[in-house]
Amino acid sequence: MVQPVFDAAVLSAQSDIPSQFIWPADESPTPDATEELHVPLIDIGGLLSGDRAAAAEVTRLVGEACEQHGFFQVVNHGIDAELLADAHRCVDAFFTMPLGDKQRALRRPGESCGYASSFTGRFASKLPWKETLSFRSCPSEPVLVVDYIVATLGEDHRRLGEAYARYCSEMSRLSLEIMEVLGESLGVGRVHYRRFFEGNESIMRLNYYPPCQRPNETLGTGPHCDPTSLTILHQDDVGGLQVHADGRWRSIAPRANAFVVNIGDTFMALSNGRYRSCLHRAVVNSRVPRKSLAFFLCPQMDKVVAPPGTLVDEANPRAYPDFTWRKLLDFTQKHYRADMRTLEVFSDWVQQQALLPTATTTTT
Ligand SMILES: C=C1C[C@]23C[C@H]1CC[C@H]2[C@]1(C)CCC[C@@](C)(C(=O)O)[C@H]1[C@@H]3C(=O)O
Ligand SMILES: O=C(O)CCC(=O)C(=O)O
Ligand SMILES: [Fe+2]
Repeated sequence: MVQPVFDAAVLSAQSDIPSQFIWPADESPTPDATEELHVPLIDIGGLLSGDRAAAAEVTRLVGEACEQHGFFQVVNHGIDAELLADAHRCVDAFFTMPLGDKQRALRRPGESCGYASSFTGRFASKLPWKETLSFRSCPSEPVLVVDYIVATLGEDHRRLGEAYARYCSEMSRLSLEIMEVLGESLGVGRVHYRRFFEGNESIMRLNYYPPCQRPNETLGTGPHCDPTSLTILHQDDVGGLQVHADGRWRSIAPRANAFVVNIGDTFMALSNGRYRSCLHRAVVNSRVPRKSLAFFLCPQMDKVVAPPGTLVDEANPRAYPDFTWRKLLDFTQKHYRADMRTLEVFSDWVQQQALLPTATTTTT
């Protein structure tokens, strides 16, 4: 069956919403009824300036948050305010283009990059009320972002490409600083995870949530844990990010000068389950569009994901099998819609694959 193509500009003008966007009652949001989750605010600049007392306190706070819900916020991050403002302006400029122009970058089936409008053709139900533009970013390939944006959207979008090339480079720098803090808090030292992610092959995702006339019947992004390693997210001032903690949905209030950081499934495996990749979602509203910029730190595709030996012992046996990020990414793009059980289902899948007889070629 050919999936309908949804145009947010058309959808928002109707009184009802298509049934494919309506989520079951037990998952549908009550966006106004959630209390705030107070997560630690980490002064990352102060931390790395060498103040040992402050460093010990921050390391403790980050460790506590990551053992509970995996979310914290960073301030004094050194990201230029004008670059951040430009990144948000570019999101508005892209997503307010006509659908046909956006579809020049249409995500191809099985790929993680490109433009997706409510995942037409990808999922048949529980469609998220959002549009996204995702692209890869690698510190070792400084022209990757610009080349991709110009090749898919055209020369007149070079400025967007250049703005996001700078943004992703800054995100990669901040990610490695955060990896130092995580390594310290896990007792494996500041360089262990920093070195693991130095050659990262990360994903930048722009989320655009148009206003919805039935905000309590749909979701902007469904309940999930990020399959990636670390997410550095900047939400605009509208609000809508919710984390499932202490058995209920709690909102994380927007802070213009802060980035929301959360552990993903891959880092949960790298910490042998010590740090939690947590369930979260995004709700929409009936009044204004909402935007969020999500930088997903990912290892090189074929690096083996395994925890350091110091985190594995008799009391803490291996929680997950060895795997590569390429295999987990493929799993989420071709076989399984990432949700709150992705790593568990993926681990079983990997172990079953290992039991399959290897394909034997017979020569006749
Ligand atoms: C590796 C990824 C897959 C998704 C984008 C990144 C990290 C988060 C994942 C996602 C947002 C989790 C919820 C479901 C999903 C399909 C979505 O709503 O976009 C996921 C992304 C994806 O598979 O495109
Ligand atoms: O938009 C948000 O606040 C959250 C989006 C998210 O969780 C994601 O893209 O993985
Ligand atoms: Fe997420």
